[in-house]
Amino acid sequence: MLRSCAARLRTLGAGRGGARPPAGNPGPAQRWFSSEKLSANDRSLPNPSWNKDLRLLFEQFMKKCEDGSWTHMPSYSYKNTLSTQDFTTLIRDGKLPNKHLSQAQLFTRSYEEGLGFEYVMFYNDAENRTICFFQGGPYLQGAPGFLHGGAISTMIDATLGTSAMIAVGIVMTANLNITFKRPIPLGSAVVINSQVDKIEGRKVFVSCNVRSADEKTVYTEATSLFIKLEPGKSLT
Ligand SMILES: CCCCCCCC(=O)SCCNC(=O)CCNC(=O)[C@H](O)C(C)(C)COP(=O)(O)OP(=O)(O)OC[C@H]1O[C@@H](n2cnc3c(N)ncnc32)[C@H](O)[C@@H]1OP(=O)(O)O
Repeated sequence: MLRSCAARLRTLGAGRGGARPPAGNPGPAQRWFSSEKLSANDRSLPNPSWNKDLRLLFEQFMKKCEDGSWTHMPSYSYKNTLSTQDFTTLIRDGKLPNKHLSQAQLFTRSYEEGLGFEYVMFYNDAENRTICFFQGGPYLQGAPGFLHGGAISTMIDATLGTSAMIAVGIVMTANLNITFKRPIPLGSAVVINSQVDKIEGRKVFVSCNVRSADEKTVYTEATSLFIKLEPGKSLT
């Protein structure tokens, strides 16, 4: 039932123009929503490893999607989540400098179900906000019983990057500042609430906080700068 609901929401997302990218630039969000052939592999839908909090948050936000204020973002494990083709058009000689590309996977989707990053994102077009519900599995341990800081940073980067990409198109992280205030227990569901604060030319300033599912504990805070890639400019 949830799967069919997600499919319906994808259709709605495509119909209303998704994230409203700049004119003439279809933007990654629209491509995600129109990737019907990939939807059977959507990793952002509940699986047996999700705990009660993660399921509840997912269901709450799927309901919020019904009036169009929030949109569910599908997510896939393989390389084309951020279209390789789109990315190469932004690189001077049109070639990615990596012979391992055929084996590449999105880092956050490269673990088996329940062991690593379990998450789902939703975005709110009117408020320039992206929210991520995240449950870190046992392979993401840092201090015993708690999430590794690198794993937390990864999900923050992914959420902030998604916010920035929805706002302006393909970006890369230039700067990421993180304050770890409380450790996050392994296996608990947390809420990463991000927003675009300011856009200045190619610079997108975004920020977020990470809270417990009941919102009572603030675990982490972050600010970041993303740069919209300039076509034809070499990155290497
Ligand atoms: C959906 C999935 C989301 C996934 C999110 C994950 C994203 C990632 O992890 S990306 C990986 C980590 N990031 C990287 O590897 C990027 C490495 N850095 C780079 O390639 C380049 O520095 C890059 C692309 C960020 C910017 O390069 P370039 O396009 O040449 O920009 P450049 O002309 O130098 O700078 C543009 C503006 O930004 C400013 N700027 C650039 N970097 C910084 C910085 N670190 N701090 C402050 N300002 C900066 C410049 O000063 C300049 O400002 P102005 O226009 O006012 O003069």
